[in-house]
Amino acid sequence: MNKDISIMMVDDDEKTLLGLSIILKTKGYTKQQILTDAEKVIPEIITNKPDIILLDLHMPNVCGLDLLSKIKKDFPEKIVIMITGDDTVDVAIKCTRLGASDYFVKPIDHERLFHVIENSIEEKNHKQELLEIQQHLLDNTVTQSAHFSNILTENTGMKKLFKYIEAIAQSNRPVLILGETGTGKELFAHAVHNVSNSTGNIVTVNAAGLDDTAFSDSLFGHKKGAFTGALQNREGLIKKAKNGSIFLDEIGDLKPQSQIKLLRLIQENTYYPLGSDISETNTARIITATHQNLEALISEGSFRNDLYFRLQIHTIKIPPLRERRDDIPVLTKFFLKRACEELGKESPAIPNELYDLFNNHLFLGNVRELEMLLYDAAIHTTGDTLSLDHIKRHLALTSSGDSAKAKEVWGDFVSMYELPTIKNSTNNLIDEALKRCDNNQKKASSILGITRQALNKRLSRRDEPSTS
Ligand SMILES: Nc1ncnc2c1ncn2[C@@H]1O[C@H](COP(=O)(O)OP(=O)(O)OP(=O)(O)O)[C@@H](O)[C@H]1O
Repeated sequence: MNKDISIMMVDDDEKTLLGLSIILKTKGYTKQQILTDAEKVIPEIITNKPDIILLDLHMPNVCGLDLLSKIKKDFPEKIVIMITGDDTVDVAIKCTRLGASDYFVKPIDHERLFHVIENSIEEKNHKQELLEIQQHLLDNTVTQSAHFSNILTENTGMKKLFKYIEAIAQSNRPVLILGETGTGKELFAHAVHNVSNSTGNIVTVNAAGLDDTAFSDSLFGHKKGAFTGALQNREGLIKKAKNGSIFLDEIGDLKPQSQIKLLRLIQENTYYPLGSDISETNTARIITATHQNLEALISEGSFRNDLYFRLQIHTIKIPPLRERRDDIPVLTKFFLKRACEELGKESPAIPNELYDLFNNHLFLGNVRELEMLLYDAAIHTTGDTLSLDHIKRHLALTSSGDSAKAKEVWGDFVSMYELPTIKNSTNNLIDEALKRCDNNQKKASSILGITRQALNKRLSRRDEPSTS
């Protein structure tokens, strides 16, 4: 937590002020200003620019509520916490309505005060960051496109993600990358790291299969003798990622104890190597990724809600390949060319039929599946045109799995609150089929399992009112 903030304390009772000052100093808040004269508050805010003002409600000459209202009007960004001897709901409500962040009754509960100060600062920083991100997103152009050159895409949604990554580049908060397996989460993690222009390296830790000791040891390191077999000091990966990024992949598999340690690391920004009682400071940005649904894991009790809350502040959700089919041609050409170069072959011509096949496939393995399919096809191609035999076999083999997944992807009628009408369903199906075939009605009718004439008839009838 940042203790570099400045706090102004205003009370006509000097004793209360001194007591508060000492308590806040013990917590590390050393930038303080004490005022017993409420009339000086406004000029002192202008001169000293405090972040937080602890304001007594009852002072001579000045009404605390009026002063609160004036501060919030002239300096809306200031955090004002009210302090009073009155324990009445009415006053508390008035204070919060006028913009006070909280309201304390004397004697002050110090622990709650620290908590409120930390939360208010956190909230203020978060709002400021969101404002900067929004500002950045208003401008549509990606300014550091070189950092995204490994992520091939023609898709507008993906390009918006690049823009978002640029917008959060300077934030030191964690970044969570979500996406099905093979969507490119690792590529995105590297892009997040590169765009931030940090001086350190990106270091990857795969949380899958790591028990808590292995996780702590990898991340935090240990001191010689910390456990049997710890024959010498070992530097943790967080230290190796100094001033860079630590990429925690498969975060959904993190064990409960490790989740607590990660939460503490994020909250305090410090950690203890195993066997050491001297804390170290983390300077690496934390990037996490998972293909799992963390909210579902929270519901079943295997993932901590408070950790998720911290991790998800900047979330990048990569769409599956089936939701950005406009990326298939560019990726296909790229992977085929790369495979042929590796195999020392000339790149074969790509038959149009290939895209028809791909456009009807769910690609549950996403980009990785496409990459492997093309590598395999390149191996088995002997002529000038890409052989589709292996691809067709793969698609046929996986299509039974696809149909089970299709239900999950496109929704189960049982879970629908309101069923679509038959007419709407038919129209939607036709639109989707036409979209997948670039409006080629012959191909669309074949996907839909009807003749071209039948498709035509349905198209011409689509705007007629339903009769039954
Ligand atoms: N948009 C893209 N452009 C070029 N290559 C890509 C793209 N997306 C993914 N790839 C490639 O696809 C493969 C899988 O990507 P990556 O390993 O980043 O996926 P992932 O989401 O981390 O998968 P997993 O969850 O299984 O770890 C890699 O070889 C990667 O280079």
